[in-house]
Amino acid sequence: MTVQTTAVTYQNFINNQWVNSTSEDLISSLNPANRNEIVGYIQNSTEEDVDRAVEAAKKAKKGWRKLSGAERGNYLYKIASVMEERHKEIAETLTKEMGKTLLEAKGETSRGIAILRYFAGEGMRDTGDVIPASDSKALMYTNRVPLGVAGIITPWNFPVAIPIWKMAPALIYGNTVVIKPAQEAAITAAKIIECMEEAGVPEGVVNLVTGRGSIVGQRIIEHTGVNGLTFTGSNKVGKSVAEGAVARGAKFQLEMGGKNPIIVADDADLEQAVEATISGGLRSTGQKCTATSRVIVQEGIYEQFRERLLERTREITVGDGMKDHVWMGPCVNENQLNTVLSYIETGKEEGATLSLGGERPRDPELENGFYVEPTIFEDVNQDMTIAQEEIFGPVLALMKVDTIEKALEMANDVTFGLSASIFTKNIDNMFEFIDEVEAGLVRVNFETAGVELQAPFGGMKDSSSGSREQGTAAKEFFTSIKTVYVKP
Ligand SMILES: NC(=O)C1=CN([C@@H]2O[C@H](COP(=O)(O)OP(=O)(O)OC[C@H]3O[C@@H](n4cnc5c(N)ncnc54)[C@H](OP(=O)(O)O)[C@@H]3O)[C@@H](O)[C@H]2O)C=CC1
Ligand SMILES: O=C(O)CCC(=O)C(=O)O
Repeated sequence: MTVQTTAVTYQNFINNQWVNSTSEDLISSLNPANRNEIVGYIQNSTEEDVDRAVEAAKKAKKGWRKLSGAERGNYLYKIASVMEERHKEIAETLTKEMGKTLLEAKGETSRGIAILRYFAGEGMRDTGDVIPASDSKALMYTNRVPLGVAGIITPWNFPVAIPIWKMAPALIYGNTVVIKPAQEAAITAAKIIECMEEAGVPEGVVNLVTGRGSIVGQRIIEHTGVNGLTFTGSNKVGKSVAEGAVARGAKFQLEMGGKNPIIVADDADLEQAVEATISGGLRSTGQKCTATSRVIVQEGIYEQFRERLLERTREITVGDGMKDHVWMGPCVNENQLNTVLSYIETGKEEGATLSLGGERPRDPELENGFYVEPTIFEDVNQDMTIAQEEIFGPVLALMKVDTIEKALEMANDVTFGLSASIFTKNIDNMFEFIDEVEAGLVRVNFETAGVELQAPFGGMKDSSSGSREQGTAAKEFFTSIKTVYVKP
């Protein structure tokens, strides 16, 4: 039976109007903790809706760009304040829509607010340099100018943080925005946009179009009115964003998958390494691009580490993220659950030893949710699929090694290069790891997951397009440099 108690319909936001899609068709957003509960309805938008949003963003470009950085910053400060007032509602929506626990959702909402405030401050910082000209009477300087309209395509795993870490820098550097959030996170995105409306952001500066990636996302990629494309999600879609952008000469930025290793050296602090593995690998049900998925353990500590990891993982409570005692929520949707279960089957078929989990929980209370048990494989080797492909679920692959050199070699032997971590007290190991590991985010005695909003974030190899987001790096993508030469 389907429960439709308080399901609200969310519209697109175009030119500061909440409007239906021209399709007059809706998509229902289900609670992954209970597939019978509809969280709300979103618009199943068309190419025409995207065209209208881009037109609005184009019209708003000049007025927004002409404001001072401080004035744009004031809007971001106001959005942050409105979000703070609606913190509880936004966090609860996030949990109901994509399943992460309320504790994590609250943390992410606070992080969104902090990102807004960080970029608000950017409005008062320098936008260029003065460079000595060869002519002593001339003034030569650089100035950063906005790209124009930023097309933003976001995933469901960080429904608040990722849209904000793309929209906030886009806006502060003077761009206008058309955003297409993932269907599973579109209601949370609509609530963020409501905060922007309440903060008085001018007409056309931010536009939201919800619906299917293959229609709405694809139109954003192809639209010649969109000057820059920023994307986070799968490698498959990322590749089509890149191809579409190159085909029409638009600037683009991609953040994609990871297969992040944690190396546990013989001299590691055992408790810290176990806790970091659990938190980095299983929080958010393993649905982070920075999640730990390969645990490479030196043989001297392997048995102790394995035992403690199994013991602590058995204590994890799986269930509806809205409940206080629950540590791990469901997978985001049925597709994702099936993907995770099929990787678990492949792991078994290819000869890895399933040491924990691997099934859907038997608790009848959980039968309508997309749950899977936290899962640990041992005897995993480099050639196995579960050691190479991104699973995006609560699955850890334990690999035993004799030396740190071998551990490093294994850590680098994947196509991804997003995040990597080592637990050791040996300073030589630390620096060797920092120097040699192929990853954009390198952690020593920290978990692989979690990024700081004031620091550049991005990956190497197939994990990104080489660009970086957040912190001061965001400026590189959302602006172009004008070199100005003035002679009296
Ligand atoms: N790096 C990361 O942070 C993330 C990685 N992933 C990886 O991707 C896998 C699949 O997840 P999934 O949600 O399907 O990721 P996708 O890459 O499909 O989705 C990311 C965003 O792209 C949109 N999109 C989908 N197809 C197109 C298209 N043809 N053109 C333009 N935009 C499009 C999606 O829309 P919509 O879904 O609404 O149709 C969503 O907004 C996961 O298992 C995981 O491995 C997933 C999410 C985040
Ligand atoms: O680890 C984080 O906090 C962010 C990770 C991320 O960007 C992602 O999973 O898409």
